[in-house]
Amino acid sequence: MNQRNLDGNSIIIRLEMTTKDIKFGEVASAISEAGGDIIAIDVISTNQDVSVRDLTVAVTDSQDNSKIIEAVRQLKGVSIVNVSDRTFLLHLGGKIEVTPKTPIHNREDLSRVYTPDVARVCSAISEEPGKAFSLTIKRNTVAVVSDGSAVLGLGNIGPRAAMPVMEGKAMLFKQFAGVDAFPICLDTQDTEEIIRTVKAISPAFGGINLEDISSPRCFEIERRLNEELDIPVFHDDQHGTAVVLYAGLINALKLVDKSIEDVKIVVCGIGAAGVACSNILLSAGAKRLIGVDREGAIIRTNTYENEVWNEYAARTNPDLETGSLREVIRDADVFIGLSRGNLLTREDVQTMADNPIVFAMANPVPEIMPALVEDIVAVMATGRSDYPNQINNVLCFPGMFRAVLDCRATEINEEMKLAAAQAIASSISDEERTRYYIIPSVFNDKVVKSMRSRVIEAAIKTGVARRVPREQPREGGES
Ligand SMILES: NC(=O)C1=CN([C@@H]2O[C@H](COP(=O)(O)OP(=O)(O)OC[C@H]3O[C@@H](n4cnc5c(N)ncnc54)[C@H](O)[C@@H]3O)[C@@H](O)[C@H]2O)C=CC1
Ligand SMILES: CC(=O)C(=O)O
Ligand SMILES: [Mg+2]
Repeated sequence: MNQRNLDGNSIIIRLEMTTKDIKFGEVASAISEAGGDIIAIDVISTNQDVSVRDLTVAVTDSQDNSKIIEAVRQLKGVSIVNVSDRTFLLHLGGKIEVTPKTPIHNREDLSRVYTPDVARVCSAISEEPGKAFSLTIKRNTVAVVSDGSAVLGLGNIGPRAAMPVMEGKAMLFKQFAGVDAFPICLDTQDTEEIIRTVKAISPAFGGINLEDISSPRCFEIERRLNEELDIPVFHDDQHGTAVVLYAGLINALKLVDKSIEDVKIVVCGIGAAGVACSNILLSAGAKRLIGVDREGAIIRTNTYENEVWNEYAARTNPDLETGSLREVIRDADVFIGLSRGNLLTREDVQTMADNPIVFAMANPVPEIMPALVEDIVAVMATGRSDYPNQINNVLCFPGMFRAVLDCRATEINEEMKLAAAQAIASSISDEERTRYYIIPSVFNDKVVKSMRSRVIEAAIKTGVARRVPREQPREGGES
């Protein structure tokens, strides 16, 4: 793996060189010695005396940016005009926008889309509220709601800082499944206030994707909203992650020829994602599953303040193992990390059973970097886009919401999640499956299609679909 891509970070330095004082080779060496790697050079202008160039420089981590800039600044005959970070440039002004579906050219158009004619449409919905699905954006629109309390693995960074992630999710919804999604970051972390607010905004939406809300509040928020709303409410960090994890594990276990009933599974980080991933594995037949959090293994002989952990303990850790991650990982066949970066060591992995499977899914930094253990594990997966086997909920939420919007499901139940996992897993054939290919790429457009039809089938079978849609999705949702 190319080290310079670990943080996926690159900067563009615009510099002005006085040709009599410095040669470009000297600039290149200074950048390289400071840890940078020049990946593109654009000459902006040049004359006998001065040359202005844009250098795109890949850096190992963001701390190297200042080292590189300082090294260039020290050179005689060079002045830095500007430094821009390509990721920040991409975020200028946000990543999404609202675009009208029909142009407004004249007064007639105006009176149709707005007053007075719009009033007839409003009255029709008032008489029959179900018409909101066919006459408004509701049929194809999802709210991506966060309170910024557990953003990726960055922790409680608040609603403003959470926006770039939620905007990113909205882009993915549209790109992969044609779903219009809107980011809504709430300036409250109070459970009741979040529930009240989401209920109050729900008329505009056909589904609610809760995102990056910390545990245990996320469980109560999701449960109550599901009870009190007639559209699906899906906490993606729980169920989206669980669906994709189970899909990946189905294929990884086939590779090592082990069965879910027999393997010892250690789940590290019993928060939103950890609880849901454990639940889906238990429903799929896992018997020897142990959860570990900061205090060590979760065990039913202890009583926890977190009521979710008491219930969790009752269903897991049958052999009552105690101790830290380092102790319980011994002899485990599968490690699933949903906690934070860099807490697993090569030595820990060496104590696992033969052919260990390591899914280090914390973002943005996994529990262990693949390069540290690739030679001693049978299968390695992370949540990141820059390594093989990306186990990330992005493989689930677009297809899942495409399905539930199209069949107007009232909820997303266990059968629908298992159907989604099977759709993802089976998109890789026996011939295609390798240790580097247990999960399809998010760019594999067969995944959303197959998930849509399997999830709709499960929704109809379990009686939560309000309509039977056509085979192929219509652009802009079903009317
Ligand atoms: N790959 C993927 O698709 C997804 C990855 N994640 C990642 O999983 C992690 C957890 O996310 P959430 O469950 O939403 O957060 P959360 O805040 O609900 O749960 C995190 C849990 O990890 C525990 N933890 C923290 N440090 C620990 C340590 N040193 N040892 C053991 N446990 C520790 C916390 O006590 C907490 O219970 C994050 O890094 C997130 O980015 C989450 C959802 C999807
Ligand atoms: C992928 C995701 O949802 C997370 O890391 O929180
Ligand atoms: Mg998340």
